[in-house]
Amino acid sequence: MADGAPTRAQRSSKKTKRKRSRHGPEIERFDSLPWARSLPGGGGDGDGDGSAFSLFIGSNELEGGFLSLEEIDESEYGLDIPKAVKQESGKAKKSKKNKDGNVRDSADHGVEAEIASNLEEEEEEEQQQQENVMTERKKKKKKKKQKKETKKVDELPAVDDAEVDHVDDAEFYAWNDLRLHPLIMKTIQRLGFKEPTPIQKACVPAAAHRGKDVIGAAETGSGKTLAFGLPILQRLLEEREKSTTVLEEKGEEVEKYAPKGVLRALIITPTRELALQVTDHLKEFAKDARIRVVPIVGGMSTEKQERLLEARPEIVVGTPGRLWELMSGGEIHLVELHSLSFFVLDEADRMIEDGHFRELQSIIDMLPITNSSVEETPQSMQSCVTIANIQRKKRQTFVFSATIALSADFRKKLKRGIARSKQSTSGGLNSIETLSERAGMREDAAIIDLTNSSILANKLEESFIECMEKDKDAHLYYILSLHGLGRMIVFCTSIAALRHISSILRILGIHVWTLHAQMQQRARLKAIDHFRGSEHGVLVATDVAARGIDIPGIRTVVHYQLPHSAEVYVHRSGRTARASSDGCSIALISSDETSKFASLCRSFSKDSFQRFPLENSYMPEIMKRLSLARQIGEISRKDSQEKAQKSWLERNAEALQLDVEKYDSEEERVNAHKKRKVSSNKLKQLQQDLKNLLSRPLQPKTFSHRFLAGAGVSPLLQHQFEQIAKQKSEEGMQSSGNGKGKLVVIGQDCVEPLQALRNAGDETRVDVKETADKRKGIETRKRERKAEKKRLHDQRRKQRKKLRGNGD
Ligand SMILES: Nc1ncnc2c1ncn2[C@@H]1O[C@H](COP(=O)(O)OP(=O)(O)OP(=O)(O)O)[C@@H](O)[C@H]1O
Repeated sequence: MADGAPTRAQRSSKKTKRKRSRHGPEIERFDSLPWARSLPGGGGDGDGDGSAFSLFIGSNELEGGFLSLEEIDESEYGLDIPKAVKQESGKAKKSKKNKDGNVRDSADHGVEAEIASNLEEEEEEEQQQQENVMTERKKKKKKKKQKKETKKVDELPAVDDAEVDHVDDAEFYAWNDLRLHPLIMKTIQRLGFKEPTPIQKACVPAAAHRGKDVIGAAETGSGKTLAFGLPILQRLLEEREKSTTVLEEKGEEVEKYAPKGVLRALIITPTRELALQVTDHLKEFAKDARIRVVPIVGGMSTEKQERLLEARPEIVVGTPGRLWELMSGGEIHLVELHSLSFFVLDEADRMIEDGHFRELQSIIDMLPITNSSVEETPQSMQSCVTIANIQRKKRQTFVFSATIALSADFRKKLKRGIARSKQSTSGGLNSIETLSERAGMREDAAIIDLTNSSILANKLEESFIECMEKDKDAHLYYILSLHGLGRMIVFCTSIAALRHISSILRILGIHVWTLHAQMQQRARLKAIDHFRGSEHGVLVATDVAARGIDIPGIRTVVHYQLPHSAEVYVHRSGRTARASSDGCSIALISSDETSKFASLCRSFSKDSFQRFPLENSYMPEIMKRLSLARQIGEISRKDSQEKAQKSWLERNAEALQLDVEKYDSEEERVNAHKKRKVSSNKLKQLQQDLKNLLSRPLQPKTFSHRFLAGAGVSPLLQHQFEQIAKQKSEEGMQSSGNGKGKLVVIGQDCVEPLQALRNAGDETRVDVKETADKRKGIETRKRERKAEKKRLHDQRRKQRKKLRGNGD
């Protein structure tokens, strides 16, 4: 344990811990540091309410994922939390007291009363004994659980040296140049990562071996998490090895001075889901190395997170809001930053978006201003100065994103180099440059920009469907029913749109999961889990899911509404075509959005996009279904609104102890009843009609019953149809010999959107600029015609008026 760090006993009570640590030399020094002034109340009990972030709670506008703090069950998501040591339970104390009370009472009674009392006492004693047994059992169980948890957090699996030796498999030779620690290589082999991705190849040598700061930009899904994660683990492992050697040489006890218990890496991500994902990803690599990684995000109780930090993990991954809440509350593990060796901003450009950087700025202000030299080593660290020397290499800052280069002319600045940029750092962190500089990024930082001019993932095929706003539902349903293979995310910009389409799709029998910022954290994680577990699942999400989420097998991304910025478009689309797989994105574009789409394309230096191939003969049937679904939705919505209104009235009347007279007259009551009945019958009829339509595959308009159409039919059913058809055709040949009455399966293969796009070929490629210009031309002509019409109309009216005046 590091010098000055509290022992387990010291940490048993939060209050005691705070009190003691406040008087400890570390904190006294901490209080005197200039950056401590950024803490509310002098780094003490600031409320740290995260107001800048809570401003976005419940917004129906663009979402960013800085959310309300709700309760989630950590154990469900693999977050190991050491339990707080509790004092003797109040219940046990109480029963003891009751027993004493009874003994005293019995002395005041007569014989009978005494016998009765004795009997009662015996009964109670028996009960007490039973309770004791139960308590004992519970205690044992609890102890066992605590032991298990402590084991999880403190006693990470022992390193199997024998296994470590067998890592230089020829299959993984591509990793050799990176000279990674055998324990890291062991995990790489276990995960089957044959070679480093380009960003990893570029970052690891610079960051891990040359100790550079890094600004990294590479396409979505290109393995950026490991590009900054591997150098962190590598350096921590190297340091551990070096310190062990030095101590062994000096004949010191390794365990005594082992550099455990201080925060070494702080990784900040913009969303909770991303923080949990990064934690899981790093944990995979860290567990063999016995390095602890802990997520600190909103949605968990603060106390539980403080307990999580009591295990003193080396790496913390968190969102700015919760991190700052704990830091400003003086959470010792998060404010003792003297040994912080890595500060990482993942999805950095998201952090500087308006209003999202207040907490981040406060966190950055907490970082030690300069990376202290050995001479500045505090007195308390001198006892293990050898370790301190090893640890006290300069702090490295990593700033990563897929879209850094998209932010205003940053690409040029990247090329010029940070050093020559003269931007002032006195203002807010409103650019990546100021953010990086303020975080302590050194002038010789390695700038690794692997994004191509289009920024979008290499294997992503993009397409669009141009339609009226009101027809977007129909086109989405078309995609889902004809090409609903593989996982798909449908992105909306507003929660209102998300609710609308998820309800329509559910009525149409398509099960979808939803994800937006107004959902409870538990529900959000469950939605992601279910989606991850379903091979052909559909997730309807807002932009809270746009960044970082890494779920294998997402084949299609649909932009139901266009995002407000090119960056968000890139991140949304980047949920597919990840880690060397391909994928496709489909943007549904209404006529109002064409110019926005054209300007999006310009940001990616794209001239042409492919029009997603549509078979219009399916549209009449789709519209029929959709019309029924909309009517059903409308009636159900009215019904539930009425019910909610009614129960609101009833609740309030009940509170005021009033009888609510629902109707003014008997006639009104009867009419209302009739109306309800009619509406309920209509609803049943509509539901039945829709059920009938849904019970058969989607049919094109030219459908002939002689043919068994397979559109919208699952591959399995398709196969069965083909078998029947084959059988029938053989029978037909045998009986008539002319092949008449043959059953033919014409079914459109249920191909996934990417395949449909490829099958369509290049004819569907459209010059987006040309289309936008054409549309602009049409609209201008329309406006001109309208103006001309109005002019003629006014002219005629004036003439009529004149004539009437002359007549008078
Ligand atoms: N060397 C590798 N070989 C194969 N797969 C890898 C390799 N490195 C990482 N991956 C996998 O690639 C996927 C994407 O990685 P990661 O999430 O780090 O991408 P990213 O660049 O951060 O994406 P985004 O910009 O969307 O956040 C993950 O599933 C990860 O396990």
